[in-house]
Amino acid sequence: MARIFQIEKKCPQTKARTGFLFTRRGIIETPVFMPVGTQASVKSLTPEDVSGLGARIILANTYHLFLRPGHELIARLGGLHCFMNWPRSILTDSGGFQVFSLAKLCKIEEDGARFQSHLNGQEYLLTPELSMEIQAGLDSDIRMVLDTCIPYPCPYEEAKRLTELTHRWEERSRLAWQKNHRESLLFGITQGGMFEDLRRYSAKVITSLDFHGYAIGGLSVGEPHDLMLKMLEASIEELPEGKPRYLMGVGTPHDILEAVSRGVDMFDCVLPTRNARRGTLYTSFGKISIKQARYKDDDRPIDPECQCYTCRNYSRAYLRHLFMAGELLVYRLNTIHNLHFYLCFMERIRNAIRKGHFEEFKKHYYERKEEVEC
Ligand SMILES: CNc1nc2cc3c(=O)[nH]c(N)nc3c(CCc3ccccc3)c2[nH]1
Ligand SMILES: [Zn+2]
Repeated sequence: MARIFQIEKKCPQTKARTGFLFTRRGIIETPVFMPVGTQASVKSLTPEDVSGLGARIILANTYHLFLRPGHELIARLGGLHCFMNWPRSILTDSGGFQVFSLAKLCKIEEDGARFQSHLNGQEYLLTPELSMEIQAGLDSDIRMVLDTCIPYPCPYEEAKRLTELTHRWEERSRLAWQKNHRESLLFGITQGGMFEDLRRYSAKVITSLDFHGYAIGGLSVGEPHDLMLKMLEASIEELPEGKPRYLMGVGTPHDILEAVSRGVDMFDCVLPTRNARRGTLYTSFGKISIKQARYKDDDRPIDPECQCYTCRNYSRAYLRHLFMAGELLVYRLNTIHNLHFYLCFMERIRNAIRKGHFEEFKKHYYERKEEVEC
């Protein structure tokens, strides 16, 4: 498939690299963090907020939008970009993971994933062909093949069976995409559970199917941090160097740093937005929980080093008041801050790679007191 990724600079000591990803709707600098907009909205933010924070690509969910309001309705209204007024890039997941983690009575069959909607119990069969049809209706710029997400833990034989089923689904996804979705990009997803040999095998098979980019799936599913990194390394070794790698569902700033140094280019995680709504805020010296009594009369911003709209205009005391009073404004103010933190963090990573001092940047990050309450 056509080259849609350009590496600008590689780090001499690690596998970190910075570059550009080209989609139909714009250029994306990598390594990139992609805010999650599951139901066609990055919760509590307008598209102007999201774009103003520097995001150039967001994620949406095939599973959720298929069930509500339906991909045909969105297609009739001009596709997801028009529907949600977001003119930049959108990546849609195929629904495999959400069916597995959200739906009731999910049954994995040869033809697809049979499940009952978590909304009204109605039964559906999500096949590779249907997943690609939904993503076409949404008109997303980067589409994911339908895969099975292997649970953790999972016995070797079952992991092998699900990995091979995933390979068959990905081949069918690619064929369906070839029929009428050529204006978008298609990413494959490697599986293999927590077994190094299956990880290498899956990465080799998915590479041979030839995609625009490759996601490493089946991680960030509750496994220990070092196991995630070991499976990541085994997968990446078998993936083509010149194509983008997307580590699905990762992660904390720490995880992102470790994954970037192993050659990952794309990340998604609900942490910054979900933690914002829970009052957990990221700062340059660790996380703080704004609902704690110690912030009751604290007139400092969340993070004195932060230049975001929230830190320039509001105190911790005010944000704590809003949170305790259940005022909805705190969702937007906290989310602006946390997304700004993540997107700035990625910009600092890209700059450090460009300037050739990514290793020092990583060391400095760990030396700084982590998780201190301030
Ligand atoms: C939190 N951890 C996490 N691990 C994942 C593994 C997989 C995986 O093996 N296969 C697929 N298809 N998706 C995964 C996802 C969902 C990522 C996502 C969410 C929202 C929108 C778009 C994309 C994962 N998320
Ligand atoms: Zn801030």
